[in-house]
Amino acid sequence: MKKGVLLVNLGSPDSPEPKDVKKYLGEFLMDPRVIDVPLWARTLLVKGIILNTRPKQSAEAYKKIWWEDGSPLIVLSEQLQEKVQEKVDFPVALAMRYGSMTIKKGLQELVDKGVEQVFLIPLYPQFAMATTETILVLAEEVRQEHFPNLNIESLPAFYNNPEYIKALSESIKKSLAGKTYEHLLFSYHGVPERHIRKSDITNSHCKPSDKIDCICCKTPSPAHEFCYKHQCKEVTRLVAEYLNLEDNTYSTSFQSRLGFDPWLQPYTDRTIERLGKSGIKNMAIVTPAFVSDCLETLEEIAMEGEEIFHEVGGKQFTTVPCLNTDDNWVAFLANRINEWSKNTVEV
Ligand SMILES: C=CC1=C(C)c2cc3[nH]c(cc4nc(cc5[nH]c(cc1n2)c(C)c5CCC(=O)O)C(CCC(=O)O)=C4C)c(C)c3C=C
Ligand SMILES: [Fe+2]
Ligand SMILES: [Fe+2]
Repeated sequence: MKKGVLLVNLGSPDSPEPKDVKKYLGEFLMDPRVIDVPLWARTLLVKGIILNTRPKQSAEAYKKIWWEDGSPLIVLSEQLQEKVQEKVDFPVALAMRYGSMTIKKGLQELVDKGVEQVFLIPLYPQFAMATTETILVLAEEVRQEHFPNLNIESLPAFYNNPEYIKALSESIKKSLAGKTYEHLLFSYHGVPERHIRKSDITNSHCKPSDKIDCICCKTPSPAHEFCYKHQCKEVTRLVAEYLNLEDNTYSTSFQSRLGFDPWLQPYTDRTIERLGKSGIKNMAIVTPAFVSDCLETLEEIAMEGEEIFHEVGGKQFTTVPCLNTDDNWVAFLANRINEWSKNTVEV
């Protein structure tokens, strides 16, 4: 049976114009795994409130980071696809969860090449309901409706895979070589705390009181397979171990919160402010929830984050690029694909 690979990332608007940003945000935020409230409440919130103001504001932000070839997230994902394709013998397609490069088009491209067995790779190191889960659910719906004979398997979250940790750590080491920094902040995309509880397969894992130094995330539990918070903290711990970082010279925070519900804490913007106010003059920041640079890293961190740091007296603010098309990262993906191919039983 012919095999193929589908890489799936989040997606971006078609252009940084408010009408395209509105269309994209409408699809994204109406996903019940992103804004997980009943349909009537989501419709009221998204269509009645958020889409009336946010698209204009987000379009301004997108304009600051947009490249000649398009959205950085899309351009970098396409470059990644090309590099992975050079390393494996099967067709590699690329799709996005939201926007024009749909999962249906990605699967169709593979089917048109005769593919019958697909290895789907959500481009997220950590599992979250709003990322990995929504991709897998939609891919299965599309399969059932349009490609019932297709067999799809997927790569689980790879946050603690030693090869991934090595790729991430080496990329941090390379980009910070020769730079002075007193603190390295690991900033992950946030999610509402409620999402963590919903993904808890044991129903008793995350304690709401464990806001910052989370004991539950350090205690072995089957819940960790789906605990975004645990998986983020593990990435920080494993990278710190690999790079031999001294205690108190690094920490974890969560960015990009939206709305008024409590999200994972501590928040990145407040952490940057606190670090600057505490006398740290040089800091570096890495964003391991994103494998491709995007709005959230290029604008929210590299521009807004730096501004906050300077406002409170900070001097040097160094942003570590995402893995993007890093050779070790490409090799990691190619190795997972070849491993899958070797272990896949022909159906
Ligand atoms: C309730 C809202 C959101 C949740 C939950 C959420 C989770 C989540 N998102 C990413 C990765 C990305 N998000 C990006 C942009 C973005 N995210 C939200 C909202 C939620 N994300 C919004 C409204 C936006 C759009 C921009 C804005 O208006 O601020 C992006 C960048 C996309 C790009 O085009 O560059 C990424 C990537 C993760 C990993 C995650 C949960 C773990
Ligand atoms: Fe997001
Ligand atoms: Fe936890």
